[in-house]
Amino acid sequence: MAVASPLFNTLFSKTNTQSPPLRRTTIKCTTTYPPSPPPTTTINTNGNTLAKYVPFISISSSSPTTESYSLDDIVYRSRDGGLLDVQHDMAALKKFDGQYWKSLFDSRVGKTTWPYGSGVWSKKEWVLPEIDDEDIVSAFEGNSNLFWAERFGKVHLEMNDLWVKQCGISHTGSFKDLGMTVLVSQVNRLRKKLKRPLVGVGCASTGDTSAALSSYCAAADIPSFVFLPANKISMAQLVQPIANGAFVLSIDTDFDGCMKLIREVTSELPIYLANSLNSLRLEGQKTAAIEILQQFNWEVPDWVIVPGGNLGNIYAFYKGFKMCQELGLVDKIPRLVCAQATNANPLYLYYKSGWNEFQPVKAKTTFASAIQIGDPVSIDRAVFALKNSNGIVEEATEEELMDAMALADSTGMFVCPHTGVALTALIKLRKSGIIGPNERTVVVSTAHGLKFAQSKIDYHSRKIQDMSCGLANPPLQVKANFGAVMDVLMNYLDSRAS
Ligand SMILES: Cc1ncc(COP(=O)(O)O)c(C=O)c1O
Ligand SMILES: N[C@@H](CCOP(=O)(O)O)C(=O)O
Repeated sequence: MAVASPLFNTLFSKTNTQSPPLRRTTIKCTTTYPPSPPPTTTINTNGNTLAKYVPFISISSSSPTTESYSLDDIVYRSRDGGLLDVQHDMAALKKFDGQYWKSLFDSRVGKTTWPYGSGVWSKKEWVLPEIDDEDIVSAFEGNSNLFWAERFGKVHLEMNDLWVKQCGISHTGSFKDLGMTVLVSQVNRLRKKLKRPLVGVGCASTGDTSAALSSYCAAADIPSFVFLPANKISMAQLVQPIANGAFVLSIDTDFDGCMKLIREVTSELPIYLANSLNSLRLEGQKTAAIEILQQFNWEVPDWVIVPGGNLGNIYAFYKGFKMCQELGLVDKIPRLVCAQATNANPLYLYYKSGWNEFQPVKAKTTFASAIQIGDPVSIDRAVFALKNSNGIVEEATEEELMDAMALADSTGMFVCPHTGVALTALIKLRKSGIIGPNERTVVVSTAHGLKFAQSKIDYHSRKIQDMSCGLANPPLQVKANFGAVMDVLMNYLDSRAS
């Protein structure tokens, strides 16, 4: 979406003259752990940090690396250029049994106690254990509804136990809030407490990351910088960072091009990178998985289906489930399904090749515009998550995802096209019998349908080229008189009765 007003032209022409050098500092904390409530138990951490960055591969590798970084370091890549991950001190966490953690997390749901009323910060000890509560920037995100999709499941799929995790019913309308509260809180700590010369936080975005970033930054009075692919995001998404006062660049490229640019810019300027390449984000996002278990009273669903684009979220779900298993809250993890749009399906193609060779693709236009990504930064994380959860990758054509969205809406939901992608995967796996009628299945809904109203308008007005829009339900134009209204009503009722 091009932004052409004089105000924005002025903003675009600004250059940032402040670029103090980046410094790396490592701090070590001793923490009283966990904080109240409930009554605290103290873990002696022997002066070690409870969480640190390690190269991603070392999580899976049998030979652990010595490379690690403090979470107060500004680092996004390992020495050899690979991904990082946040590694928690599992030995320290294991000093408490699964029952302890379940009770602790359950005791915090729905309370106003700062910051534990947040679905993310209610799991603070597993997320960012050493941040001071006063540094946290939170909108009490998380605790999203796990919707029983009774009618959709029973009528359309002969399923009894179908659920939709509504991560899009959130502060800025997507699951990105879960990760952004963590990332912006850490930046707040770095700037205000540790006096790091960070001039702000930046991201490339297909819409939702930028909305979350700009909102949390605005709440904490931190400048935010947003790189958006011009004309490729919805109007509702574009207006979010604009309204929240971000410095918004509409760039004549696609998301992958914006991602490349923000990586270059954040390595030159003291702007902190907010995309999920930064593993801090995934620490917040993984709490959605823990929340699902909690909402099922710590019973494990059989399947969880997640729409994938830059592919951080599928790994975040894996990590959340896996931590619960390792720390004794549950005894297994669900099978994960990652769902991609056919027009942006590099993971699907890789999966279909038997994980033989990964090739980025040039992502084509899709109604699921937030996952129009051809070169996902978290490809290695996604593959790891899928291989270790006996996972599956599915894809959805434009017609399939739009029909699935319309079908879900017709049963009372109001989902986004990305959820339509995940629902298509469900429909395919159910039809092929891979997902059984009684298997408990959770579809992750990633954004609010209202952000994508235009796609629904196009569908219901049958305005989409080469798409039959079979479930379109356009409004009827009627004259303003009783007879005309009665006629159309009677026709409608007759057609329903026959
Ligand atoms: C609405 C929505 N759904 C799904 C995704 C995919 O998440 P991920 O990039 O972590 O795979 C994104 C962002 O990419 C998104 O904004
Ligand atoms: N859908 C995303 C794309 C960027 O993903 P990220 O998780 O790496 O920030 C968006 O909303 O921008």
